[in-house]
Amino acid sequence: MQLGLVGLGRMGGNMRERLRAAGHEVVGFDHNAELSDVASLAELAEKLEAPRAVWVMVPAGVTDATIDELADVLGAGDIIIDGGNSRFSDDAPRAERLNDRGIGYIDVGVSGGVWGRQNGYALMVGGAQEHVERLMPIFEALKPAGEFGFVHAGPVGAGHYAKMVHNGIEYGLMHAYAEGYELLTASELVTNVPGVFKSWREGTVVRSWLLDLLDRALDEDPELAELSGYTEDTGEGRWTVDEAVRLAVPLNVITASLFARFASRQDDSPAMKAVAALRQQFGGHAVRKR
Ligand SMILES: O=C(CO)[C@H](O)[C@H](O)COP(=O)(O)O
Repeated sequence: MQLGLVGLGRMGGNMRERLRAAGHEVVGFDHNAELSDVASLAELAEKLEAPRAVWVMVPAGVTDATIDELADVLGAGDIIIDGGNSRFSDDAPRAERLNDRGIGYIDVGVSGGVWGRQNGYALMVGGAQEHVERLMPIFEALKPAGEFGFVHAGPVGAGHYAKMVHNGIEYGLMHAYAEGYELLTASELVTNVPGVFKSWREGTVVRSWLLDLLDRALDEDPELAELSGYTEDTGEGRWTVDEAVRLAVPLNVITASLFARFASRQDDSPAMKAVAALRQQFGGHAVRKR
């Protein structure tokens, strides 16, 4: 099957390779001319036979602009697929805008990171059944080889919603391993912390791919000495917590792991300074001066 692919960075570039290896014809566009197969979106559209399918894999901030630009060179009967980490609430308005021009829209949450080319990408899909069916050969090629790793989660928006919750869970899981790491490191008894994590990779209740990756990181740098704890986020955790507030769902772990990232960016905590100041005020307790 033919597919247009817009955005050939870490994710899109590897997806192009996986699709080509499965026999699909991929025409890729990227603003970086060294990565791109064509010079423009117009040329990409020309190279594809109608009805076309074009997968957009760009950073969340530029998705709407990219889709609008793309819609100008596509036509009725074509389908646009957004596989980036878009906020689910952007999907319905996007689908409506495209629907006015007869263009279909599918949202796909994609998980697999830089390992997806080799292991496959788990796909969480939102959209109309007829659109999803048309893209099935592409989904089959991208998904992992086994029984799982693909879901048509519901109508437009459901794919990104499922990916948002996946990422919220990811925040919580990572933070639980991280807290275990810190406690083991603080302990007077355990002398081989990387060894403990490695041993957990088989047979334990807590084995997982994230654990495997932590073991890999500890192989490279056993005390994580090369790293600062400063941790960014790109929105998925915040959207998950926003949804939890809207629906009054108690997301204790995920919310705490999001807030831990915010705390990681502070040199000192204004809140804890206030706590120290108050203890000094009411109890005359000692404080540390800067
Ligand atoms: O979707 C992903 C993994 O599943 C991306 O790596 C995403 O960037 C992770 O979210 P954050 O940057 O907020 O940690």
